[in-house]
Amino acid sequence: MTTTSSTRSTFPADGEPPVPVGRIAIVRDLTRDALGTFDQLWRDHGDVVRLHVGPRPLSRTFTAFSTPEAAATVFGGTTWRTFDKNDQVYREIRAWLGDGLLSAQGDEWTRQKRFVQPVFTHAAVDGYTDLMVSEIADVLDGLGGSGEDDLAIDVGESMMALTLRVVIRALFGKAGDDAVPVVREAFPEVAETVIRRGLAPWSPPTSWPIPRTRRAQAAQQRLWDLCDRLIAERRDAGDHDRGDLLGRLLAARDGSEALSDKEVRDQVLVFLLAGHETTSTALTYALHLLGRHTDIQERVRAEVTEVLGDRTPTAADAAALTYTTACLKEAMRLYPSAPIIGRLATEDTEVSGVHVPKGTGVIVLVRNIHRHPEHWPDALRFDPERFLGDAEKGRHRYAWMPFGGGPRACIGQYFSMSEAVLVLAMLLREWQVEAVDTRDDLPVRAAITLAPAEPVRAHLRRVWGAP
Ligand code: HEM
Repeated sequence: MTTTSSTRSTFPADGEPPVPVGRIAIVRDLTRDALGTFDQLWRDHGDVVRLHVGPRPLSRTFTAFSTPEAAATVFGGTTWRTFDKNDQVYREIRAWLGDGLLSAQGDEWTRQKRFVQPVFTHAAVDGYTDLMVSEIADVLDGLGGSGEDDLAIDVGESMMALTLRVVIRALFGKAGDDAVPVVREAFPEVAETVIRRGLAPWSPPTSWPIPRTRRAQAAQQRLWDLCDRLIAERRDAGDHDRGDLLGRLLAARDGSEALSDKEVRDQVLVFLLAGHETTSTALTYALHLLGRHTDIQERVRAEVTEVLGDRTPTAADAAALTYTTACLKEAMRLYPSAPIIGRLATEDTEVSGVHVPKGTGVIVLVRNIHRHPEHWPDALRFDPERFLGDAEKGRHRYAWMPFGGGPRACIGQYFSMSEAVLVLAMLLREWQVEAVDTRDDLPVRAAITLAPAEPVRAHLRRVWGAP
């Protein structure tokens, strides 16, 4: 696996992007290692490349861009509607997880957004902070529960378990406690199916009796049954609003209209999909990088001690932890949870002077943008100062875009940043993290989100609190 930081901004003068040969080899390369393949293509061809993927007549055409300027055209301004979410990955998300806010389009997206937006305002999210903090504290208590002062952990696994518990607690309150094992077991099966079918040049119809498809359908049914039961229980109890996300979704109104139970289920599934692996990835790499750079970790701990002392954190504390936040942002730059974002062009159009034909795919390579030498000097260095003081002045708006951009940017951005900053603060207050792997740049793979290609291991040594 390779990592580039020496590529220069290169766009073809004639507007015709380079097209690497090999329609079949590229299927194999993308399936095996999509990020490594795009990295190599960037190195070989520069900031734009056109791919014909798969044998004719099944072949699909994509144009992949690695610049913030291209991202601004695809996601922002007045042009974003030209690029819709009808690419194959989004079609599979729709088929397996329903048509919630993440995959909805056109007027249906506008309608859903009116219901969902109030659930994610800063004030609403601050209202879930107590739920988050009590769940984080429970998990941390569990870590040191056997009285040990020195632990060896798989950071990726620990963060995945923690963020799943936090999102389930924020979604369902205490009623979600028995949902954790169901989601933990069923969700990966569905998510893996979405990405496998989303990237394949051809997938068998889901009606065919293929064991893998049947297993994924059974997992999907378990997730639906779980959500339907929790929604019905809450409706029957009559007290919708218990301060969690589910209560707010059930109470949400657009004029006199409410979301149907199926629509609530679709949103809940999307929050589970979009809201746990992503935050887990951000935390995993933040902890690894802080475990490699102990001087920076000490600065975080000093800030946490000053802001929190030994108090239980509140929503206001998350906002006050500015150095901790800068470390998280820098980790998300190097390891963006959504490293590749796709769209489909709805008409013949142009991106950065390159012609994009109607009906072809557009790919924005967020990971390359985040490592682009024109925007990030010494791009591979972990340096939280990039997000402090005036350092961000003059930087392109889309040079850092882990949450996407424009009208379809992540609605859970404030939720996940608050959660992740609180996790870092609470964990580092108690534990010194030492990374086991001495490489700064760890091998990754692209599932629905970026994921470690190998376990990310660390030692935790207690620095505070009773064993
Ligand atoms: C570190 C954590 C997170 C990252 C990096 C992240 C990243 C993203 C990105 C890149 C998009 C845009 C996708 C596109 O343009 O195709 C997005 C959209 C979305 N995210 Fe997140 N996300 C995170 C956490 C969350 C959380 C916690 C939730 C909810 C609980 C959430 C819910 C959503 C939803 C509903 C959308 C669709 C918004 C729309 O289209 O209007 N995300 N996210």
